[in-house]
Amino acid sequence: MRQFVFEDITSEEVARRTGVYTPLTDSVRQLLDAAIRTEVDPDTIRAAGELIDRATAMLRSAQTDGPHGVRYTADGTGMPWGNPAIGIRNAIAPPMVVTRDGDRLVADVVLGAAYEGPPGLVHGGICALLLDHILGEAASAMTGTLTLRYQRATPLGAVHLEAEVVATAGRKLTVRGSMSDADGITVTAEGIFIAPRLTMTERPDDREGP
Ligand SMILES: CCCCCCCC(=O)SCCNC(=O)CCNC(=O)[C@H](O)C(C)(C)COP(=O)(O)OP(=O)(O)OC[C@H]1O[C@@H](n2cnc3c(N)ncnc32)[C@H](O)[C@@H]1OP(=O)(O)O
Repeated sequence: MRQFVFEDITSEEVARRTGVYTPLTDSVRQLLDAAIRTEVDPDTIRAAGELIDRATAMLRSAQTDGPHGVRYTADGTGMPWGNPAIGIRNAIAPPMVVTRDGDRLVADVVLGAAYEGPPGLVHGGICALLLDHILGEAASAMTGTLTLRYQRATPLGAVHLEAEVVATAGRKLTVRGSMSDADGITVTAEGIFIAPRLTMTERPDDREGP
């Protein structure tokens, strides 16, 4: 199995790469939204598709064999850049920026047209994705069991997420969290997360194939 991967680069190099990839991902995110909402004529859609295919071919002219992987630098900086919740190279990610507030992790995210399930409302699987991620990050562990209660529908727009470890028993952590909008909680979550026996540090040369 592919493991967490150590990458021997400086924080300056991490910042440089972040500066290169973030605008590209923002552009792709705009493209996703435009593709959903455009009402231009079919010829314009075909022409846009050809331009996008050319851009895709440019990017594919040099690429990794498999997924990005979860990379870490010597000072512990994480680069989970392909992650669908927080990845700076993944346009599917809103992206969610997770910060610490005391014992809790918190995040504020704006969910637009790409996350719609029922009309005007956030898809339940997207709520699960974001809650799974923030609870998992609070635990720094793998999701074992995740239980969600959709208390009321979440309108598209600004949402707030929280997660906090409430109990630890060996490698087993119980984490609670929620998603809310301006009117209060829409989804509550409780999960059992299991810390892996082995956490990281393959050298790039030791990497298994995808
Ligand atoms: C920074 C990180 C951010 C990432 C956030 C994103 C989180 C994710 O999406 S992770 C991906 C989704 N999750 C998965 O794919 C997990 C798949 N399952 C697995 O890999 C394993 O079954 C795993 C790791 C959960 C447990 O395996 P393993 O370490 O062998 O557990 P095991 O030794 O059998 O059991 C340890 C304890 O956990 C309990 N346990 C095991 N599996 C589960 C489970 N699924 N649910 C609840 N409890 C469990 C056992 O009962 C045992 O408890 P106790 O010590 O009280 O007897």
